[in-house]
Amino acid sequence: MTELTSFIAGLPKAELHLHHVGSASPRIVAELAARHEGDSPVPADPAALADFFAFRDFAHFIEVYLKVVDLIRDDEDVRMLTYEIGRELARQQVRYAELTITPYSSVKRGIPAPAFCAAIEDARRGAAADFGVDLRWCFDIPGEAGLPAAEETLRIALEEKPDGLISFGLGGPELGVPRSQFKPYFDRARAAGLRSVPHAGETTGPETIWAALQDLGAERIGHGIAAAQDAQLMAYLAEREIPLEVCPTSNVRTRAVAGLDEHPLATLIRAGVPVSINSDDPPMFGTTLEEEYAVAARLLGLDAHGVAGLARAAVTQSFLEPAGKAALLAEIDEYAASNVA
Ligand SMILES: O=c1[nH]cnc2c1ncn2[C@@H]1O[C@H](CO)[C@@H](O)[C@H]1O
Repeated sequence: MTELTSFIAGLPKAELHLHHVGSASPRIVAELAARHEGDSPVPADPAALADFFAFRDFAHFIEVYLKVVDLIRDDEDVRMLTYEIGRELARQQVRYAELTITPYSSVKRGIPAPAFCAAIEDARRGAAADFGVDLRWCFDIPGEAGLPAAEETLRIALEEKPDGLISFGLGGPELGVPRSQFKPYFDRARAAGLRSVPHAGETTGPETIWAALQDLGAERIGHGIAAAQDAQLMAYLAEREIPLEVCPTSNVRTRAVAGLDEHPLATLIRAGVPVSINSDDPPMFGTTLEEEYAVAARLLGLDAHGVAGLARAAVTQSFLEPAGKAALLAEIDEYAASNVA
């Protein structure tokens, strides 16, 4: 392990773009597949999962993702998955994470919304007590399921209102799924005090990001890497300090970019766009948040101070309360002061 990777390993972090089902580790997926032996194409052998998590393109990634969603059959599966995500985050010194959860996909598969929300809240309390990880929820609309999914996601958000719920998002494919159709749902979610964090500019161009800003009141953008194609958009994001939740390896594994050396992260940083570094669906992309920090350090030529700056940026851009932000920023600074030669 190099000096920088060991510095990253111990660095207190925050993660802002992490998907619930996408974070199911090979062990958890194998355990869920074994629970539902025989009626799932998902391999119950963790070693076979690496091949299963190889994607021809983004559409194929979503297809595989939904096969793993099918493994989540009851509230006990939800509770176990969510609690284990807390364990994995603590292993990486993540103190605070905003987890993107898609209640529609599980409720549609027969898990009642109240039981779903009780399970994630049990896990949130357990992760805080057992692992010292503060989990919050973003409820997102699976875009491919369109307006019925938007309606149901908003209804669950407003009627169940789990304690950890802080934001409202939009995931899934962007191609053929215009952001503008979801404006009424984002208007109502924002009116109820939820923060707006839709995906945009992951697999389509800057126009999708403009739409997320203008139609959905986006306060942060999921991915948003297409902003690098539009200097005016980057200037707009920089001036208004609207952050992008960048997930470098995800973009390579879903074929959104050809390779890490073609990733626009450095262009975005040079233009002054606020950026956080995230892992998105780490087991599916064969990565971890620690690894994403190492990738960003390589792409941006960062030393330990620069890497500590990545952690500070994620905390600053988070929806954590001011006192929590101040405490976590102080912890990061203390760690950097004690561990940077
Ligand atoms: O990188 C991603 N981009 C867009 N959607 C994603 C990504 N990772 C996971 N999801 C999830 O895919 C589902 C589609 O129905 C949604 O639940 C979304 O949260």
